[in-house]
Amino acid sequence: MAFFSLSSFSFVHPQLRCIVAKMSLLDTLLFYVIHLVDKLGLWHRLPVLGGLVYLGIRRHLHQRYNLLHVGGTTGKKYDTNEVSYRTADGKCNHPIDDSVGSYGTFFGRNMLPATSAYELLDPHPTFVANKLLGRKKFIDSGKQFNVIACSWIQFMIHDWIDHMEDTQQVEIKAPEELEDGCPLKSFKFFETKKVSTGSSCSEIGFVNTRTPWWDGSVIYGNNEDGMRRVRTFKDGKLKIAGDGLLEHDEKGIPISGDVRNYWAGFSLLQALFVKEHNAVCDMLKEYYPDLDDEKLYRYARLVTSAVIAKIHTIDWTVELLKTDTLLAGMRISWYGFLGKKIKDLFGHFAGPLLSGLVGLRKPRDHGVPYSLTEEFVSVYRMHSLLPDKLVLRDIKGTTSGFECAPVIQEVPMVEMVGKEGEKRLSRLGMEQVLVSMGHQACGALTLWNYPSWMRNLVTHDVNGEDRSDPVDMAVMEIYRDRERGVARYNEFRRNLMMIPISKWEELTDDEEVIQALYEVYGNDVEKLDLQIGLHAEKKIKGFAISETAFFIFLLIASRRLEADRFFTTNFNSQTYTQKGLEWVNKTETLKDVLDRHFHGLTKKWMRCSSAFSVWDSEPNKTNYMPLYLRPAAPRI
Ligand code: HEM
Repeated sequence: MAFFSLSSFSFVHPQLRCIVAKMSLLDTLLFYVIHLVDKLGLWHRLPVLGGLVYLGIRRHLHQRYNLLHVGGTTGKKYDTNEVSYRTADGKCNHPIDDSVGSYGTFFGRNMLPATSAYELLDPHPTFVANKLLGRKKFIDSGKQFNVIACSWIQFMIHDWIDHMEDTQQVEIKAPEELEDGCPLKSFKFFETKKVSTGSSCSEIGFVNTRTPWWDGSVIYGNNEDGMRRVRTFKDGKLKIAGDGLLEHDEKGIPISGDVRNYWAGFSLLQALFVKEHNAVCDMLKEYYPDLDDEKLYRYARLVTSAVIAKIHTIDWTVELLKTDTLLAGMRISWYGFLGKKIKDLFGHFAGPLLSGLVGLRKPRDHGVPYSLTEEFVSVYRMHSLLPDKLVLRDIKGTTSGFECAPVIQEVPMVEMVGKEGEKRLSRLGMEQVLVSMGHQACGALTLWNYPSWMRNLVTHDVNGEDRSDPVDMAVMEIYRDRERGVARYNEFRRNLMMIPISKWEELTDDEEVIQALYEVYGNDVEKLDLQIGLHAEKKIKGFAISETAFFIFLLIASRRLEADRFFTTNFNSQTYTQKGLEWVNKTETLKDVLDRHFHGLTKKWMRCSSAFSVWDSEPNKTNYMPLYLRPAAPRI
């Protein structure tokens, strides 16, 4: 009764009252705090400390109300001391259930499946894609994010998530009146495989064919076969070609942990981290000459996966969400409020807030076994980051002092994909492609920016082989979210305790967008597809993604670290070796990894502070104001 009267306070948005009604008294009060701040549109305008408090409360509420487990936990207990390494299929990470987070387990959910009764083809996905997604003219993301940053997130996606497909095909046919504007009038693709779950929150579920842990499976594979394919079985090392790029099999397909929908930028990052792995092996062998191949491999995998996770957390993400509040927030996730110096000196001694998530005594899953979620997949549909062409630079010239290398050619992206892309990458070499991608801005996550070449795309199967039926990815992505029961935009926001929109003007102030939304959805804001809402939403200054996507991210980014035994209980010298742990602790950024493997490259070509910003842009200005005391400010 007490809860009811609290939740019915008239200032709570009517559509959120039923969510509040399920909350405990304390959580209700916490919800009031963030709801008030949301109503004022204030959190990102608060000084850094205020913003952090808001995000801390929000994350707590999402951990309580937005984690749903799908499927059972049928795993077994095992000896955690015996299995103190990352296994090939992601088993044996959760301390008391060996199956959690392993290959072939269910995607979880952050909210119940969509309750709206709209049909799968309402409105027709081709109509939505033609009217709202198709790229008219390439819109870039300014100096904030480059093509390495875009490849990086694909590199991460291929570490974490992919849906198992059914053998049944679906065909999407464009309605006759739309045929002219469609790259493909009809196309076929495989349905997502539906599996019954036995759980009440969702009777059917979908299976993840990549291990969702942050375990580097993008280079190590997702199971025993994948792992065997990439290893040399000598000194712990992985296979790499003489030119520093990936080796290829007799069909020309790269030999790596994941080869689906590969392109030059993606396979270049795989090769870079194979080099990193092999360099860790060399270092370990020097300090610990008695270690055999298996032990060297295991330690080097732990170290390399942690380096990847760290770069993502304190380098990539702070460029994606370029504000002081997020810079502080991401560093707190890794090092804690007391910061790197204190953690390096005294270790993890003071709990998650003060000493960070990494190194926690026990993993924390908030009572819900770890998995990545359907909603997480949806908010990471970011193909608009991809440009139309890769702008190649000449790095052989005599330019000096961070000058922008001259452009020599613009290669259509389709020619950088698959086997053809691999051949071109090998002709150009790693350094030229790296410098070129570093100098090129990636696409902005906004409407009318979906790459045209992806609307007639030859996709790959799990073995990296070309499929015979090209697809229109823009259309397919709208279909996929609906097929998997992901809530549409407004329901999605409500479930995330965000204020829903009641008219298009609350989503955007762009008149042209409002007109197009009206043409597709009429006045029915409930019908708005999630993808369209995420791309249309007014962005927070400094954020490359929408606020709605960010709140899923806020929950999941910390979960990937805190739920993982190898970032918590076992993030220690016993599990990683002393020298291995030092390697992780000394590596802060992608630039550090590039400097290790390409001597002088960033010194010559990179002017900016992060390897994920456009390389000829200004470095970050020194700010003498302590980070936690700063007012709200974007860092661009
Ligand atoms: C040349 C580069 C890329 C190609 C060719 C490519 C292609 C594809 C294809 C064919 C799918 C499967 C679609 C389906 O069956 O539903 C897919 C899924 C996906 N891609 Fe990409 N992609 C590329 C880059 C990226 C980038 C940069 C991102 C950024 C985050 C990204 C994120 C995703 C996500 C989240 C999915 C959904 C995975 C799932 O359903 O489990 N991709 N991509």
